[in-house]
Amino acid sequence: MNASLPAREDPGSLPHPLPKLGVVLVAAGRGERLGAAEPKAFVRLHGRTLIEFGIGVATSLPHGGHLVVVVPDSHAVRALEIVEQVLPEGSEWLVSVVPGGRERHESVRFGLEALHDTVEVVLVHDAARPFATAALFERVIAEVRRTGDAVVPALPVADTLKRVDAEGVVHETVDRAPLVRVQTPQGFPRELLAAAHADAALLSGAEPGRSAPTDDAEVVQRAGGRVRTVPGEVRAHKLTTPADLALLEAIMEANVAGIAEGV
Ligand SMILES: Nc1ccn([C@@H]2O[C@H](COP(=O)(O)OP(=O)(O)OP(=O)(O)O)[C@@H](O)[C@H]2O)c(=O)n1
Ligand SMILES: C[C@](O)(CO)[C@H](O)COP(=O)(O)O
Repeated sequence: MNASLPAREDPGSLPHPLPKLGVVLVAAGRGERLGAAEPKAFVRLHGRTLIEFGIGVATSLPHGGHLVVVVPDSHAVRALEIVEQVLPEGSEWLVSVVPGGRERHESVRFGLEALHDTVEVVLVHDAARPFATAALFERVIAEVRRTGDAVVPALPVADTLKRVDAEGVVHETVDRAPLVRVQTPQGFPRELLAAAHADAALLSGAEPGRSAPTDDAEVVQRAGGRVRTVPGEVRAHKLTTPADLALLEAIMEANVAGIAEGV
């Protein structure tokens, strides 16, 4: 394990074989929509912080890899303590903690920059989705390796969709058949994602009618890359507002992965 800040390798502690899989766990958001006293990734569900769940699932993946946990500067020491607690003795995972940026895409870039040189496939995962399963991680990794494309977990849209104006007046019903809701972990060939994130123009919402990308798949798509989907999971729900807390606690209490897994 490497639990330094910023990530620095102690060659004596590098796992063997050297990591080919990288996971960037983005946990540096403030959680303004949740309105908690702590940054969102440090909020607890039944006594465990969100970040603990994310570190736990990533480092449960077989064959090891390099996990980079991106946190607010103010919580770096706390994050290192959590890594020490969660990582089993003898784990094949190299784990680093690095400080995040003001925007999500900046945090992702800092995480990518900290990845070990040998990483070939990278997953970017929101700490705010604590119950994504190892099976979902594996599904995404397998599809990236099979296709060489970017891969995102997706769920169908269950509700009727309407386009409304600023006053909330409905103008039309939108065909939902070609629409999906996407989640994390999102997977990429490392070079594809790193090159896209290095191009500042792709990250800007400055052009008229173009907002800043809200996920990494869109950054890659703007760079001309192909993005595929695999089935997502209902239980990989994101903690965004206080209402999501109740939903996630219910998922945790039910502990019925078989039922809660999506399509
Ligand atoms: N500057 C940021 C912003 C977001 N994130 C991470 O990106 C994930 C998804 O972001 P979101 O749910 O929007 O989190 P927040 O930015 O914390 O939420 P809010 O917009 O309500 O403040 C979260 O795990 C969050 O910690 C991050 O690492 N760095
Ligand atoms: C990355 C993401 O979780 C994929 O669904 C989502 O785009 C984050 O969006 P947010 O508006 O920053 O919460």
